[in-house]
Amino acid sequence: MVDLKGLKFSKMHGIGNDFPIIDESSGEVIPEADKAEACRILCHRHFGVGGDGVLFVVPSEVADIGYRMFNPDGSEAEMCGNGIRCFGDFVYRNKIVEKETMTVETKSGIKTIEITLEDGEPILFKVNMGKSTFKSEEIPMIADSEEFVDGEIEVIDTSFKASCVNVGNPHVILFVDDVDAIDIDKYGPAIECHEIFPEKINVHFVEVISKNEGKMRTWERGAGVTLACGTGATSTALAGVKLAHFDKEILLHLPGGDLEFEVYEEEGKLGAYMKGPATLVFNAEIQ
Ligand SMILES: N[C@@H](CCC[C@H](N)C(=O)O)C(=O)O
Repeated sequence: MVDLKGLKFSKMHGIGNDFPIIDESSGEVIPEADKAEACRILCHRHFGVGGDGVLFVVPSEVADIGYRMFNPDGSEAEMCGNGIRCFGDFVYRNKIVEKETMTVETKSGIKTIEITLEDGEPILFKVNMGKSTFKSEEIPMIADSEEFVDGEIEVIDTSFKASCVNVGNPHVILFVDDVDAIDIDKYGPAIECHEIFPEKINVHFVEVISKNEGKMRTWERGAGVTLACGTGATSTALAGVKLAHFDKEILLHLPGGDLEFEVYEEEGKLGAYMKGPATLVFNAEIQ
């Protein structure tokens, strides 16, 4: 078993999506070969710290700072939306990046975080989540249409209307009439591991409240049910605009809190700004 004795980290959450965060900006703290196992141990809710993933601050040659994210099953994700706000708070407060607007290198390209301060304290984080793709081969998924938007997915004993979008990581959005009535433990894992998704997928059930408001619940790839998913909420905003369910300014209610979105179009592709908070829970050192 990996020895984590002496490991310093902070525990943070972004509207209930929670993460230990580890500073590797001035050198590796957990050897690469041990990272997956360390993340499984740290994220365990009974035998570890508990978390929906682990965030790492790493150096970057092309941006102010670099960002990595691992799921509780040890797999590395390309991007994490709630995590990047926590990351922004962590690097600003710890003076790793002393800028209110910073660029961050992720596995899905460079993102920009703008921090709003109140009395010198970071209170709100606006992230340009970048451009998305709806192309089936870029989700990736097995489909005979170029895009899978408002298509039909058959799972267990039912079929759902589904739209797939990649915002750096893959998401399927299922618009339903009553989001609270969905048995997420039954359908979430079955859709996550559906044979049409070779790299698995993050699953979101969404109810449209109005042109500017929606409510969603999530089953995350590599994590299961979470209280919020920032890239999933971004994908929901984008799929909702594409299907004309939403206008371009949207408030989404997630089990752990709310996120705001502004959708834009650039070079024929939809992108979005996400706005929300980040919270430090505690700083710790493993004894
Ligand atoms: N919680 C996240 C997404 C984390 C990664 C995801 N489980 C994946 O495997 O793609 C968020 O807030 O975006």
